[in-house]
Amino acid sequence: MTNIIETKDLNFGFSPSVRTLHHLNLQIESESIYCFLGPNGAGKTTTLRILLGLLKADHQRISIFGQHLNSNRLAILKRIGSLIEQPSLYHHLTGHQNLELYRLTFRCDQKRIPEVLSITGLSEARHQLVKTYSLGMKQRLAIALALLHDPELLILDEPTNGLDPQGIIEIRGLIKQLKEEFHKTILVSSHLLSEVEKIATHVGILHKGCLLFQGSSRSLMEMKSENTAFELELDAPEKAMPHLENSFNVRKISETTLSITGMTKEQVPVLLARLVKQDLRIYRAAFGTCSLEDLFLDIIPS
Ligand SMILES: Nc1ncnc2c1ncn2[C@@H]1O[C@H](COP(=O)(O)OP(=O)(O)OP(=O)(O)O)[C@@H](O)[C@H]1O
Repeated sequence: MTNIIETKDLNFGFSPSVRTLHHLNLQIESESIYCFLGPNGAGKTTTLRILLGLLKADHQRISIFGQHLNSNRLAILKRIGSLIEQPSLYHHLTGHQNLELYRLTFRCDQKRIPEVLSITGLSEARHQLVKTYSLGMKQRLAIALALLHDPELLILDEPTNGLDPQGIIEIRGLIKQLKEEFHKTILVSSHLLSEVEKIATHVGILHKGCLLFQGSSRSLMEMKSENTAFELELDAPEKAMPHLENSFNVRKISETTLSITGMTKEQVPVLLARLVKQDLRIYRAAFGTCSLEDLFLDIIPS
């Protein structure tokens, strides 16, 4: 697979004394859904803005479609569709009229309007005023605008932010469809680890401007399962502790719940059998969730 985006040792600061991005080496493969993951303030939007030439940086260090961003900016940008922060929509116009305005500005083919309306599921609502659209519909319209010129690469900054669960599901479905059916490469930022499981083929984890992890989402998920705590709810945790502490890393997290880390699936029946033998009543036994913060604790060099 070829890389559509590559940055080599990219640094950036809004002021000379404060560096926001440190030695970024991004590698984003063609036809991947690359989830750029990080908490608020990590530097995701800053990176995306640099890739789109919206912030001045050392563009010599950035290649997109195999070309340096500094010398081929316009040619590169013509092949990218983007949605950064709030979409700029005309709320007093219909969805169709918004698309027509952009189409005229960017001189796209007329046939693209019904195509992008259909892709984004807005064909029926096309003559509705945008001010009557739900947040999810507005977001889909913004993606439709980004798709008008049929770009190969889409850069989306937190497109599910603020949406209700239904809206989130629709945007995720749309992103997957754009890759699978239309072979787009999609770089999408998020602060939710769950987004990776749901849509990403690849992941880059940014923390305080440093890329802590980059690879396939499968390799991240393997790492995540190793870091997921096993939770045990039982009548008397303090009675269970002596039977567990020698073999496992155990911590009491509530009156009735113990959290055990570093445990494999195969060890579950052994552990449960040991506790049942002690006449302990087990109400719940399951692997919990691993948050982005939990993963950071493991990835961040101490
Ligand atoms: N225009 C600016 N001038 C100065 N500092 C900025 C500017 N924009 C962002 N920053 C700072 O750069 C850092 C990275 O911000 P950025 O918006 O890229 O993070 P992010 O990962 O996208 O987080 P969020 O999800 O909150 O937008 C933050 O400390 C932020 O305060």
